[in-house]
Amino acid sequence: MRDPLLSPEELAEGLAELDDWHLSEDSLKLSKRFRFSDFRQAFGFMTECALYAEKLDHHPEWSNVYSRVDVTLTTHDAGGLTVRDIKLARAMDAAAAPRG
Ligand SMILES: C[C@H](O)[C@H](O)[C@H]1CNC2=NC(N)=NC(=O)C2=N1
Repeated sequence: MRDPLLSPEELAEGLAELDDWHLSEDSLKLSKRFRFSDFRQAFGFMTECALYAEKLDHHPEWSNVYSRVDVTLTTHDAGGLTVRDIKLARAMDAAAAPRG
């Protein structure tokens, strides 16, 4: 395992840095629904996130319907949330910001 699971305190700190991500009841996953003006914006966002995910070697579970992208983050190798999920969530917030 590359990264340890976040402690409840670390998780709370990480969540405070993020914009509107939701913690699952079991605290093992983060999720967010991103909405864009159209499919082009949504797919541009996904492309930017995919390149970042490859760099980080950490990949989202996601689905897209037209202008909406539903994202769930967890670290499969660790069986829960790690610093990689917070990093990826932060990058996804930044990638969404200029697109609205
Ligand atoms: C071999 C490879 O580095 C691993 O399988 C990586 C790839 N991307 C990953 N993404 C996510 N979300 N969780 C992982 O544990 C993970 N592991």
